[in-house]
Amino acid sequence: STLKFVTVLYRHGDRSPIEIYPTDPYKESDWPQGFGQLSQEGMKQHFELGQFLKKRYTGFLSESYDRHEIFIRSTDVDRTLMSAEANLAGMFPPNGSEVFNPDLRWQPIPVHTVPAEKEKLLSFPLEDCPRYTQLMNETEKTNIFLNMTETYKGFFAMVRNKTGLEKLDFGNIWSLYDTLFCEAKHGMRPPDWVTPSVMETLKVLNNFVYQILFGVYKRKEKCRLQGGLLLDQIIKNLSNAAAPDSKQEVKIMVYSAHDTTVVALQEALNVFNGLQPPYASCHLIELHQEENGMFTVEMFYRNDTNVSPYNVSLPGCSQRCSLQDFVKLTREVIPQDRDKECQI
Ligand SMILES: CCCNC(=O)[C@H](O)[C@@H](O)C(=O)O
Repeated sequence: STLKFVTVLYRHGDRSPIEIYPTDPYKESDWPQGFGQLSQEGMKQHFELGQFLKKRYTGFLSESYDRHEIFIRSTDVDRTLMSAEANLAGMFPPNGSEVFNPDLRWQPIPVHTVPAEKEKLLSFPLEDCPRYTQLMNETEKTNIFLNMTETYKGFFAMVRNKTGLEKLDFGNIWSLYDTLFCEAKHGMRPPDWVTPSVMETLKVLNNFVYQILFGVYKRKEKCRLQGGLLLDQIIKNLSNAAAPDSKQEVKIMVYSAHDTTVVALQEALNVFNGLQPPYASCHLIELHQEENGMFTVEMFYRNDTNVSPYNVSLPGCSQRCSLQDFVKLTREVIPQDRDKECQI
């Protein structure tokens, strides 16, 4: 078979926390670039991912950077823009004739974006959809959600007391976990109340938040209003690449985004593993043409740099899924008229 087109979606690299909690011993000034910024660890993670992609697609992409072959789009957020730049530094170090400064093994490559308030492809959950808000309110009335709230009632009370967070619920527990995770990752000793077991419980609650965003209750409808928008665009690109007189020159489309973007897409594909995607984790969608001329879609998820990317197959389809079946099996999460579906 021949590889014809690749879509890459990745989460940005390691960053500083987005915010702190009232009793946090660490402040924004403890972070070299302040809150929400890509760290040097994050830059390295994406440089490595870029090198991985270069190797994986040797023979598919030209040896040197060719602007007709690749298109990169990022959300308009420093950490994703910078992740894409670090990624490209790993993917396309200039060879001979491309070197413009002998002391610099780097060449500029465009990273496209749209203003945050206009971003509808790579930022999820989109907050412009009253029906989605209603679905999230309904989710909070499901037994699963009520059981989680009841089970962890005491834990939430303890954490509220220790953090000084008046309001602490599934709406913001993910942020507390994130802050503690970032601080621990960067060698900042946590307060004594943050024991390994407390961290483990926070991790479970954090993952539950990612699970309910686009799943657990009315997954298909939530996905039609959210990740289905991205999947729709990806399928359009696949179909264009597979068209007989295809005018599509781009061979690889790269999206630089967030953990929630990866989850939104994977829930739409019904392949989400229920865990917050790690830094620089990467979902790959490859379009192949078989000897018999048929087009097939193959997917992989790289969430651990120590092992090869995992095969990911659409439920109801094989690892090499015909494009026809891929389109048919995902149709129910592609919005037909999202504006109408969002109205309540
Ligand atoms: C309000 C902050 C939301 N969080 C983000 O934007 C982060 O980039 C998050 O999506 C991530 O992938 O770390």
